[in-house]
Amino acid sequence: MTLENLSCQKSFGGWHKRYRHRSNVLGCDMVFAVYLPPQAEEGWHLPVLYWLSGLTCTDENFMQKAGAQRLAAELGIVIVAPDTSPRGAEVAGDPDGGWDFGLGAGFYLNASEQPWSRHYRMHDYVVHELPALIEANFPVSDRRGISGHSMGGHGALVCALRNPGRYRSVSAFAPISNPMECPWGEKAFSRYLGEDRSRWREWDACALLATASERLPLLIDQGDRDDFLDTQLKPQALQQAAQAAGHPLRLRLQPGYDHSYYFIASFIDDHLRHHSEQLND
Ligand SMILES: N[C@@H](CCC(=O)N[C@@H](CSC=O)C(=O)NCC(=O)O)C(=O)O
Repeated sequence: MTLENLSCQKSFGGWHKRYRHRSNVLGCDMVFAVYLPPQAEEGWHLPVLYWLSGLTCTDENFMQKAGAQRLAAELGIVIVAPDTSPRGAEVAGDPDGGWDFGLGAGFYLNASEQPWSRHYRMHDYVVHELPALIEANFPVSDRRGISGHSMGGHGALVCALRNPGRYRSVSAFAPISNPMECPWGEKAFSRYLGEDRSRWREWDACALLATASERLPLLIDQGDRDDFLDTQLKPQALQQAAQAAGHPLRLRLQPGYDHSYYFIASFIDDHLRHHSEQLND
């Protein structure tokens, strides 16, 4: 598969690069960003952290705002940031014009309903197709971690919970904890997956925790001044599900922080260290 390099900037001794490629899974061209720390030029096979962004984002938000490159360079972690949905002229968006469904809002699931099922298969893209591409073209190992924010925080939890053995580490910032029970999730799931709510359980982190066969420790940070906390995010649902399942969860409520990348930048180092410990274990 051909990778077209779109840009390249030196950062903390390593390189931030953006690429376009054809995705067979999504049936469209996709752009992703990769941060390659300095160790990538020394022939090492480095671990990779996949970052899943939230609603309205592209590959650019995290790389420009989170400030992850300094510590990733020190720890020798490659970071890959995909887009948040399929894109392009051939891909349908939200017919109602909303920002919380369709383009920029793929929810990291495989849609089963028409017309979404043709392109909206972000789970298979981020779990299988993109890592295969990364592992074939960059000096990386198969030691994978996954993290993300909001829609992407939930996506990271679901990708790890659905694919035991595929990731060594997982964390999330302000995840949509229980999408089956919040407006963002109900809107997306009813359209992507249909009205039968029993089928939504396969894509909901709280439901998946109950039956998980692997118990990767979860690190979650949540700001207590987040405008979406009580209506959309509901971390207590995740806490209850983890407790009921005996799943290790460290949920940190961070006083004064909101939903923005100012919050993510404040705690990204803790998450990178959490991933580094398990990726290098
Ligand atoms: N429509 C609003 C708010 C959109 C928003 O807050 N998006 C978050 C993720 S929300 C959950 O998935 C985000 O990460 N935004 C990008 C950023 O760089 O902050 C709007 O767009 O104004």
